[in-house]
Amino acid sequence: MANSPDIRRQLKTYGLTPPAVESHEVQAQRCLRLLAMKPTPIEKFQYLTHLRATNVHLFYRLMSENIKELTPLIYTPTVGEACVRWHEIWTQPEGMYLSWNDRGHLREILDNWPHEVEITVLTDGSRILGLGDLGVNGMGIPVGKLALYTACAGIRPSGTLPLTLDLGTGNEALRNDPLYMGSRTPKISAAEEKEFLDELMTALTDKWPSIVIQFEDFKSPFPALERYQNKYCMFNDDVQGTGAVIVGGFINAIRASGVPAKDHRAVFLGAGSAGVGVAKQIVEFFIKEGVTEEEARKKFWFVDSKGLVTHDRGDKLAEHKVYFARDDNNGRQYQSLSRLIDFVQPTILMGLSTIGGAFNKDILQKMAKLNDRPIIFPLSNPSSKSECTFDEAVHNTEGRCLFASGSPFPSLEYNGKLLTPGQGNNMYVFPGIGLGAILSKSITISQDMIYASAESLSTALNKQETADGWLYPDIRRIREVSVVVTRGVIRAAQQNGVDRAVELRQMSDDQLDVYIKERMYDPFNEIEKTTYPVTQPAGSGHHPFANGNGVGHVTNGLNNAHL
Ligand SMILES: NC(=O)C1=CN([C@@H]2O[C@H](COP(=O)(O)OP(=O)(O)OC[C@H]3O[C@@H](n4cnc5c(N)ncnc54)[C@H](OP(=O)(O)O)[C@@H]3O)[C@@H](O)[C@H]2O)C=CC1
Ligand SMILES: CC(=O)C(=O)O
Ligand SMILES: [Mg+2]
Repeated sequence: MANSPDIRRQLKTYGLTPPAVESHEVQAQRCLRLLAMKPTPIEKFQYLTHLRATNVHLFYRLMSENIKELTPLIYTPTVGEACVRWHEIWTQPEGMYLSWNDRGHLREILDNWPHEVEITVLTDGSRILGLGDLGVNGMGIPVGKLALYTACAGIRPSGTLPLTLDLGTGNEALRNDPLYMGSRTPKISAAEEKEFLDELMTALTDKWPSIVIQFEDFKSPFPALERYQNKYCMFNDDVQGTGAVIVGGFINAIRASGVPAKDHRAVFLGAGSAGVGVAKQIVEFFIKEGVTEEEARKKFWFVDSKGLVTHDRGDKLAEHKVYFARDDNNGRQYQSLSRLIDFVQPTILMGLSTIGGAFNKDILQKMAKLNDRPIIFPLSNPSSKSECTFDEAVHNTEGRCLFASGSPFPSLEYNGKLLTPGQGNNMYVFPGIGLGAILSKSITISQDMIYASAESLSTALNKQETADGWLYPDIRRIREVSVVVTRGVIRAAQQNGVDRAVELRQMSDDQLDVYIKERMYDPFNEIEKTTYPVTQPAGSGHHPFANGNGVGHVTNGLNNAHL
């Protein structure tokens, strides 16, 4: 509808659309009205999916202007429901699927992807948010995360590859559902997964030598992370991205709590990839604050599905839990989270357990009794799995809690004051980690690059946000924030000598910021960049063969929106 009559004549689409020529603003207005007409979040999700596939620039313009309102619809919490129901609601292909049966041919199959890829997010669907093993239904996560890469850090939609590995699923209900679209076999063994991932990593880097690879929502992420992190430009978002985003908010929370680092004690509900990833990076922060590693490690008490994680509780601990396992409980049996809080008297309570509502009234009130400013981070996703809501945390701590949750909660008024929750979600850092790795042409993603994303995030609040006691910047400023995070990541890559874009080393911070901004995809600028006539190969975000107008032209989301 934005095409002028001349362009329509050139494209031979004259007469095939209504006569009016419409500006972006008018089209965006129609999209928002259409969106408002959809009665449920999942229908809104479907509408936005369709818009992304058919008019990619318009989709990202809409995202830019309404990031706070639209993110919960394309990402957590709605993406959780979309993944659970993916086999029922699926309408069009997005991203790429690689199955266990495809082994031996992975490199060949990658050739079917019609774009040059800068970054991929890949999952095996085995731990989708806190919703368990959803097999190939997990595709919603790579698609959603990569949409945020574009919206938040300006990575070109055509440079992103959502990738779902179909390695079987332990979800019997899905395996028996006639609509399920993955292999109907149990999950392959760890050894088979290793074989498959080894082939995949070789294939991806052979096809796209500079590709950045983000692992997402694997039930057992540690072996792959250990194997690949010093060999490929890769990171695991749940372990490392989550660790970074929580440290970023935590640095501000510690300051606001008024309690020095050395006097904090943390109880973690959940000792999985995210819990341990977060705690390990908090240890790194404590060490930078002058606490010894041994003292820092001892500040954590982890609870998993079997109770307090200790060396002597009788089971063989998973390797990732050993570092934080306690050896000072003197045979005391774990009874409940509430009793543990009495014993530990924590200043910090973190939830990465997938157990919605686990931080009940009793627990929240205990935290309020123990602390002037209790740090309470219920981080499980989606909202239904959050260990408590913002409302519950505020009302049970007399409004004194320092709060961040994984999924968004609305602001609320308490004692005449408007209180706004922080969103401790890795979406604040992974876009900048990925863009930093791409622009610096990093060989690997070092731990210093991850930590730099956390530190940079903690400095990205503006004066008003700081004055209002926020822990994270306003999500509406996410592109500015991503520039700061990206710069920090690039600088750390340079310090570690893993960067190959040596020309960036000489730049001042201001120059580097300009460079980063200039390289960010801006959906509002696409008109100027277009050369006519537009009948180039499909270039829409994630759908390789999108044909947006159904009139037989090689038009697609990208082309429609150009004009
Ligand atoms: N805010 C954010 O940015 C992020 C949030 N997350 C969220 O964190 C959650 C956990 O993710 P992740 O660590 O990767 O998942 P894992 O499956 O690796 O870990 C879950 C942990 O919770 C424990 N657990 C399960 N049930 C209970 C229970 N009843 N009581 C106490 N602990 C329990 C498990 O115990 P056991 O080890 O015994 O099985 C395990 O240690 C998810 O909801 C995810 O969405 C994840 C990444 C980022
Ligand atoms: C946010 C995220 O990565 C998760 O919940 O798994
Ligand atoms: Mg995740």
